Amino acid sequence: MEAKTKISARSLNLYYGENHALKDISLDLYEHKITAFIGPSGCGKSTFLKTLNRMNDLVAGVKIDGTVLLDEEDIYDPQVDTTLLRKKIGMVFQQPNPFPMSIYDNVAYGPRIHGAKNKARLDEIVESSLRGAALWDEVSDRLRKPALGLSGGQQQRLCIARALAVEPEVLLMDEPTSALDPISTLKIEDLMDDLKSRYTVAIVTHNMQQAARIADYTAFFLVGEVVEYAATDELFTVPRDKRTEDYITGRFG
Ligand SMILES: Nc1ncnc2c1ncn2[C@@H]1O[C@H](COP(=O)(O)OP(=O)(O)OP(=O)(O)O)[C@@H](O)[C@H]1O
Repeated sequence: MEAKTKISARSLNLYYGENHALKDISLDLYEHKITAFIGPSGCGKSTFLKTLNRMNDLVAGVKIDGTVLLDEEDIYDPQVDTTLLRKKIGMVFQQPNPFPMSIYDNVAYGPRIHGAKNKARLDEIVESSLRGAALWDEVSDRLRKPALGLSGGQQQRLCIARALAVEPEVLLMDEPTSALDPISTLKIEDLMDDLKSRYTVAIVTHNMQQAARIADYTAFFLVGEVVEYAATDELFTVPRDKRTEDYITGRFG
């Protein structure tokens, strides 16, 4: 059965001043699937990821045209509340960035901003989010300790828990393991496989093996364009475009 489209970008162009960083991108993300964006440095992967929850709105001098639909609603409609949009479409960054507060308060932060006050309810959200991020067993006895005392890999899973706590529908991950050691990386890759049963996931990665291991679909970006977008197996075994083939066989980038 064809997977359901969750996010649909259509003829998306983005300019940083004179720099035409995304060129006419049309690409769908499917519900409960992991989609990876690969390509050489500077080709627009992160920029594209950030257009999906309007993080680029925060950059001065950006111009965007085209559409991005979330469940068929245009996220660039001026009526859209970007705080609510980013609650639905959460993001995890390259460097783990826990807030300088306790583990508990990191996870409770988003729900509190969105109005959750009840202690028992917050306890529940914190536990289920930490479980969802495969971190609960490691931190359940030290929830009141500073988050910055955790290892890098634990901090990144905490950031995932923090993103899950506001009950998103989509998770955007910008090179979430590039600052981590191989064991922490594997833990996050295993975790992503669990996450996709509940969320739609998009991940930017420099690491082609990682894309091949975890992603259902992969898009290959080159200087602001999507050269090829296909099921991951297909893209890595029978690339249709010579440029994709050159990239995945290590001939450039
Ligand atoms: N905030 C910004 N202001 C101006 N130009 C930017 C900004 N962010 C990115 N760019 C430019 O947009 C282009 C795409 O950058 P982007 O970071 O999206 O690429 P990338 O594929 O994610 O690269 P990397 O793999 O190195 O992170 C580059 O030319 C970059 O210099």
